[in-house]
Order: sequence, then structure tokens, then C-alpha cells
Amino acid sequence: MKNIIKEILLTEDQITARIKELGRMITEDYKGKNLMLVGILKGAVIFMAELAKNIDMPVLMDFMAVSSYGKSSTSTGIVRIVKDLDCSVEDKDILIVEDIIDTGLTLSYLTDNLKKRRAKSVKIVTLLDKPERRKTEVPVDYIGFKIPDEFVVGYGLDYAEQYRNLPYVAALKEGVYSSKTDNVVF
Ligand SMILES: O=P(O)(O)OC[C@H]1O[C@H](OP(=O)(O)OP(=O)(O)O)[C@H](O)[C@@H]1O
Ligand code: HPA
Ligand SMILES: [Mg+2]
Repeated sequence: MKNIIKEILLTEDQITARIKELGRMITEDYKGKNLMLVGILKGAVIFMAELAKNIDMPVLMDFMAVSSYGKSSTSTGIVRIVKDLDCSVEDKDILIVEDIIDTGLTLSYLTDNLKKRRAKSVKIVTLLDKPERRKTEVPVDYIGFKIPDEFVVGYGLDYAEQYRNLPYVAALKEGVYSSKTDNVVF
């Protein structure tokens, strides 16, 4: 498994400590509010589970799945809802939980979509942010870590659907991911 990995960017301890801090901030900011976490499948699953355990108040948890990347490592810009929420967002304070913001296209679409459904508020928490790759401005309220423009795996993030279960975040070796075509090489 490790032969595709160039470098560990964030260790499990670093990630755990940062998620505890994010949990404390969110608990403070959402006191007395009707907080609903909306995890974006599949990448956000591990981060969402860890974050929810560190929020010290009642929360609702729901999930959406959108399709934007497929097997390419770059976004097509076309976002399609593959699995919608089970709960209504009306009058709820929504916190979208993402593993990574890259071009921003997925989150830009999702925030607009949830606001149109009359959520009381819509904010974003992401474990990772790759600001160099942004194609559209998205206001991000909580950021775990800013990372350089490298294709990363682990802690929920995949390369061709694999490596999501690594307990750390690592950059892929050159050649596994082709920066020329911006595609993963099989
Ligand atoms: O800012 P963007 O350029 O839109 O990219 C970020 C999105 O892309 C990845 O999801 P992916 O489509 O790979 O699905 P997955 O979570 O199931 O891996 C990631 O988990 C984010 O949801
Ligand atoms: O660096 C990344 N790794 C995995 N999935 C992603 N989706 C956007 N950026 C990435
Ligand atoms: Mg993916």
C-alpha cells in the first residue's frame, strides 16, 4: 500500500488534535442553535465521524452524495446529486462537512442548493483546503489544514476509490498521478 505514497503530509496525531480544536469552536459558535451536520459522501465520512464526537451538544447528522470527479483527478464542473438528504433543512443551521476543497465547484453548488431549501444558515467545515486550485470563490468558515497543490489520499480521501482508510493524509508519488493530463494513471 505504501509504494504509492511520496510523503505523509499530516499525521494521525496532528489531525486528531486539530479536529478537537474545530469541535470546540463549533460547540461554542452553535450554542442554542439547531445544528445539522451534512456530510458529503464518501470522502467526508471519516472526518465527519471524528468531528461529531468532538461537538459537545445535540446534533443532527445527514449525508448527501454528489458526483463531480469520477475517475479523473480534476473536476468537470458538473455536479449531480446522487443521494439526497433524508431530513428537511428548513429552519436548521446547516454545517456542510467536507474532506477537501479543491476547485470549490462542488461546495459552491451545494451551498446554493441548500440555501434555496430555506436552511436558516449554511456554513462549511473542511478538513483540507487547497487554495491554489480554486476556480470559484467559496466562503469557508472552518478549515482544518491548508495544503499545497498535490493529490492527496487518506483520512477519507481516495485515489481511484482506494486508500480512504489510511489514518493519515499523504501525497501520491509522481507518476501515480499525472500532472500533465491531471488524471490518475491506472
Ligand atoms: O472543490 P472540488 O474541486 O469540487 O473538489 C472537492 C470534492 O471532490 C472530492 O469528491 P469526489 O467527487 O472525489 O467524491 P468522493 O468524496 O466520493 O471521493 C472531494 O471529496 C470533494 O467533495
Ligand atoms: O487531492 C485530492 N485527493 C483526493 N480527492 C480529491 N478531490 C479533490 N482533490 C483531491
Ligand atoms: Mg474522490
